[in-house]
Amino acid sequence: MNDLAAATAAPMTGAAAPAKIKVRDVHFYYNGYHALKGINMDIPEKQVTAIIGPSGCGKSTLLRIFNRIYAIYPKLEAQGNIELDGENILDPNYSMNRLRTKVGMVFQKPVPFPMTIFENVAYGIRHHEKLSRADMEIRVEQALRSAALWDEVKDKLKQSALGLSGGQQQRLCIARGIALRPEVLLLDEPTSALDPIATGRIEQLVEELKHEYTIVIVTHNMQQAARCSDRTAFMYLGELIEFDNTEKIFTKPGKKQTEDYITGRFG
Ligand SMILES: Nc1ncnc2c1ncn2[C@@H]1O[C@H](COP(=O)(O)OP(=O)(O)OP(=O)(O)O)[C@@H](O)[C@H]1O
Repeated sequence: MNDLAAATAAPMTGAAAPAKIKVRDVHFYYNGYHALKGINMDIPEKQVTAIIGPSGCGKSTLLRIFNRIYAIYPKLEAQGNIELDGENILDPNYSMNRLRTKVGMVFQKPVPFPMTIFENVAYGIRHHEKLSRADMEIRVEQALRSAALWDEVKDKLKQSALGLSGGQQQRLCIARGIALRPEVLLLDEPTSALDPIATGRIEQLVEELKHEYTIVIVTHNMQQAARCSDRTAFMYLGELIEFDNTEKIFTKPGKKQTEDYITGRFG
C-alpha cells in the first residue's frame, strides 16, 4: 500500500491518546435500511468524544452499537468490528453481561426506576455483584458523589427517585451508570430535556468524569460539543465526514460539509 492509500484507509482519529474503542468498517441496517455506512474511527481513552450532525444522520445508532443495545430487537444488523480494548464487541461470543459492566449508557430522558434513590443505584450493582449492606452503602455513596448528587440527596435516600427534579434525575441515572464502574460512558443527548442550569451541571460533571472514564456524547447542541468535548465527530447521512480535535472542527474544519453544518447553513 502506498502512503496515500494508507492515509486514506486509516481510521479518523485526530487523537494523541490511545484508542479505547476502535471502530472498523462498521455498517448498520434497520430492517434493510442502510443507516451507517463504513464507519472507521478511534475513540480516545479518558477523553470526551462528541458526535454531532443533523437529525437522522446516525449519531444515536452509532452510540447504541457501542453497547450492542440493538441486539434486543429483531431485524437489526451490525457489520464490521468494534474493538473495546482489542476485543470485538460485535462478536456474538462477547458476553452481554461483560459488555454491560464495561460500557454504561445514559439516555436522553432521565428514567429513574419507581423506587427509592438508594435502590435506583443499588439495583444494577446487585445484578452483577454480591456486596454486604455496608459495602453497598459505600458504593452507592461513591456513585452519588461522583455524579455530583450526594449533597442534595444524602438525607433522603429512602425517598422515591420520582420526586427529584429533572436535572437531579439525570444525575441519578449517571450515578446508576457509574455504580457499575464501567470504563466507557455513553451519553445520548443527556441534557436535551433539562434547563440551562441543570445542563451546566451535567456538562461540568462530564468534564470531571473524563479523568476516569472514556466518554462518548451525542448532542444536537453544538455549543455543548464545543464546551465539553476533546474530539468531535461530524456525521452526515450515515457517514463519518470528519473527526478531529474539537477546537479544529469548530474553528478550521477540513470539510465543506462540516463547515456548512457548524455555521448553520444546513441541518
Ligand atoms: N428503529 C428504527 N427503524 C428504522 N429506521 C430507523 C430506526 N431508528 C433509526 N432509524 C433511521 O436510521 C437513521 C439514523 O437514525 P438515528 O436515530 O441514529 O439518527 P440521529 O442522528 O441520532 O438523529 P436525531 O438527531 O434525530 O436523534 C435515520 O434515517 C432513522 O430514520
